[in-house]
Amino acid sequence: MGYGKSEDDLPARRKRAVQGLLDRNASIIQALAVLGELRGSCGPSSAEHALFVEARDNLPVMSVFAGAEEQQLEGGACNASISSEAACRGEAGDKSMPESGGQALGKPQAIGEPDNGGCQQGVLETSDTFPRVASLASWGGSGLQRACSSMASLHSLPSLRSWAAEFCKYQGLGNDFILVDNRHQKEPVISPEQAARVCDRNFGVGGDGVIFALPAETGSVDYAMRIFNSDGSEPEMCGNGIRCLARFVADRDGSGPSQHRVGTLAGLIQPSILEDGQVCVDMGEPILEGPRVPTTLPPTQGHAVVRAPLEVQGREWLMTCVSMGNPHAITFGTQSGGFQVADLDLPDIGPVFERHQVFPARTNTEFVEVLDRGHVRMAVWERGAGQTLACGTGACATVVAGVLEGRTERKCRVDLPGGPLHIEWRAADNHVFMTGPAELVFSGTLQL
Ligand SMILES: N[C@@H](CCC[C@H](N)C(=O)O)C(=O)O
Repeated sequence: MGYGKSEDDLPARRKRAVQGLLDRNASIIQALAVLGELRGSCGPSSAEHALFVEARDNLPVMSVFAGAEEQQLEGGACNASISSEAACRGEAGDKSMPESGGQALGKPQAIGEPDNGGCQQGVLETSDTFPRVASLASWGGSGLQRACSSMASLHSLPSLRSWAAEFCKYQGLGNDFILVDNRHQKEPVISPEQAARVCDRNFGVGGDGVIFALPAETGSVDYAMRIFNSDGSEPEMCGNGIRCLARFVADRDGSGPSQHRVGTLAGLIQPSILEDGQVCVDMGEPILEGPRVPTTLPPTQGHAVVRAPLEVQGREWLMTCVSMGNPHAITFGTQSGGFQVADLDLPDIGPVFERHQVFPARTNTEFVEVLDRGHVRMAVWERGAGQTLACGTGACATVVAGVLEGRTERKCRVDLPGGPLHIEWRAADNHVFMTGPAELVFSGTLQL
């Protein structure tokens, strides 16, 4: 688009572009093509811009608002007497043609207001430097078409950031996530508070967390991952989530079976998409030292906390504590014996473990029934997400705990409420491998 072109032919090109836009009954993409032209000529890339296109006496009239200031870009009257907020919302008073010489426009953050009334909205696939969010409103009767858009990248625009974002929903054994391709910028386009709202199963999309593909910060990874739990807290890692993320990135990039190096708060994690669509993840090494899990329960086996007694609701549970980057407390039963997973009331007991004082960073808790040495059944209460259908890091931590307690082999199938995961804690290099599914559920646009 307009970069690198000489200044002198801009008005003509602009006029042609705008006329074409109006002739073709403006689409968002066309509006943005015009914006691209303008951007090369009239504004700093980090500023916020709003573009208004009107047909007046068969002449295209454009107004661009950079910050709180308006710049006239086309001949003729180009002031709008309405606020940009009203324009985007399509409010009643907004439906008349703007008067020339009107009042100053409202603050630009109004562009991003979520309640846009009659506007059509779209979120665009664009490069870093081009407009990301556009809103287009049409007034057939008056012949006015108005486009407003941001010309800045979203991270410099918190207000627009809070407006809309493309997402795909994936699930791994029913552990479901809202995935956002955030590789164009370092900061997630959705805040922890917004993540909590969109994860709500009644008032939002519904999910156990929001996961972002972020740009690689070093050459040793392909991209990075961050995740917000459904309560808005940020864990270090997510096993089912990273399988979903690898599938999401591969689906977007059209890469099929592939190996990924992902930077996480728990270090390098390496998922591979297999020929059959399953995802096998090298989850790295488990952390067993109590303070690093973290737990204040005393070590019982070298530095590790294995079968340490913990009183919860009047019973003494035996806990083994393992970090897979994020903290897990695993129990196979109490001093008086095991349990059947189906008999547990997780919403009652889970939060007590999660917030027990011996877990300073809170904890995920796994309740495990051994079926045989290569096969266990597990239910989970997740930190920050509650009862979920599956937990990948939890399944890995469970097998590590099973080996430490002498209950399972290093290679073990873990049955979760959402289905099975295959786990191997390799003796050769101390790495844990997890294999399981990740499926696209649907995609959409979040209005935040
Ligand atoms: N479901 C995840 C774990 C997500 C993070 C967890 N809730 C935490 O706070 O540590 C998984 O599959 O591992």
